[in-house]
Amino acid sequence: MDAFKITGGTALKGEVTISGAKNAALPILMSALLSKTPITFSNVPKLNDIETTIKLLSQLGAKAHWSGDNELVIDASTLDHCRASYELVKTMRASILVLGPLLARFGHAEVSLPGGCAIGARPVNLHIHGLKLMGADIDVENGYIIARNNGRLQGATIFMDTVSVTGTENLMMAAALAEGITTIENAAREPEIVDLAKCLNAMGAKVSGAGSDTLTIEGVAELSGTQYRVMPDRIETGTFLVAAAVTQGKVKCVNTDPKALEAVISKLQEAGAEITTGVDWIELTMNQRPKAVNIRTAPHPAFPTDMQAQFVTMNVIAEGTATTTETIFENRFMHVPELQRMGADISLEGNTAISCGVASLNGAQVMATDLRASASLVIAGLVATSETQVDRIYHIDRGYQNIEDKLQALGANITRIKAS
Ligand SMILES: CC(=O)N[C@H]1[C@@H](OP(=O)(O)OP(=O)(O)OC[C@H]2O[C@@H](n3ccc(=O)[nH]c3=O)[C@H](O)[C@@H]2O)O[C@H](CO)[C@@H](O)[C@@H]1O
Ligand SMILES: C=C(OP(=O)(O)O)C(=O)O
Repeated sequence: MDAFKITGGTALKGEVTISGAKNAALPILMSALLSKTPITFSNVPKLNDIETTIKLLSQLGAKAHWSGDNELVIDASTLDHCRASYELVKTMRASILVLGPLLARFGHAEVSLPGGCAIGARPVNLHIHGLKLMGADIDVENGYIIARNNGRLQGATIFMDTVSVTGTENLMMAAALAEGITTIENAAREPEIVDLAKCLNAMGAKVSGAGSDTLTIEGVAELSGTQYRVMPDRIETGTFLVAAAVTQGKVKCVNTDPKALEAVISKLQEAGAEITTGVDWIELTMNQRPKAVNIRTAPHPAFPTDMQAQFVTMNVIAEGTATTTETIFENRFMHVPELQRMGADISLEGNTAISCGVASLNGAQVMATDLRASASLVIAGLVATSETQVDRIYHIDRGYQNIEDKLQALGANITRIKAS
């Protein structure tokens, strides 16, 4: 397994181009299953999760090919399978996003249950509940969700007990081809939901209310090909901004969207960063040791759980004490023991991490356990006084395009050690 070697101590400086958003691209690429004609997607990030998505769509009979650097064409006219296998679903939970589109288009879908993952149990009961309200007959057999319906799904009023991002996305896609009107109450409001709604509408769907907690989807009989550009990755952006803040550097993120990062920008300002923004860029300058900031994760527009680990790293080297409370996932603090090994003064009490900032971290060999935990350890390595080795970086390759190249261009001393 590949690892990163990082020698800390350099302030990051320069400009970094942000890639398309993983968490927008995944549902958007799955939405191609709803169309009988090809769709061209641009600003698609080159990530392991995108390669897994391409394999999954191919397993279902669709054709996908890169037509440019970050441009992907998907033709689902040839779809002839409706089973998403355990082998693929276990490597990427977002594979569950084929359930709604397959059911809507074929009246039949078999999708492996994703099971738990490192950050929490992550059940999919809300996806299943919503589809049942739309008339689907759903059972779980031998680890697979087996879903069937006769004719078109029927529009329904669905109240989501918990705000779920991919749950909302699955139901939106199913409702796009259903008969009648579907209302999703307590829907997720993340920018990626808005991006999916825009893509579906470009294909001929009638989705309104995206960005609010009530979505209305008027089903249409058919969706067709279009061209769609995926939104910039707000979490990649936030990760580079924290890396710049922690190393007391000056970094401009371009091809991004400041409006999608309000909670993150506000916390960075509270930590002492100077931030300027334009329509599609954010520049951060940090001229002091960061001040510790209290964080509480919650669904958008509150502070995103996908930025929690990176902010924990900032807090452990910041001036002062802080609490970081995780309210979305029950096990998303696996970076904490690794940061302790680097000299962090941090403890856990239930779903809260309490940190007392230390002046510097020591380099160490640490293990990445999930995507954002990996990012937090890389950031810790950038500020540590000696060499850090981050093992198991396959997690980071799921969600960050060329992270070491982008960091090197900003002056970081980071190299990939290839597994022999
Ligand atoms: C591919 C993608 O977009 N992934 C993101 C998505 O994950 P994902 O969509 O899987 O996360 P959810 O929003 O569904 O999860 C939120 C909470 O709801 C719970 N839940 C969810 C569904 C369900 O049927 N039952 C249930 O109880 C989950 O266990 C969790 O505690 O949103 C998360 C929360 O912003 C982000 O961290 C992930 O990066
Ligand atoms: C948790 C994440 O992704 P996924 O839902 O794909 O596991 C993430 O992007 O931080």
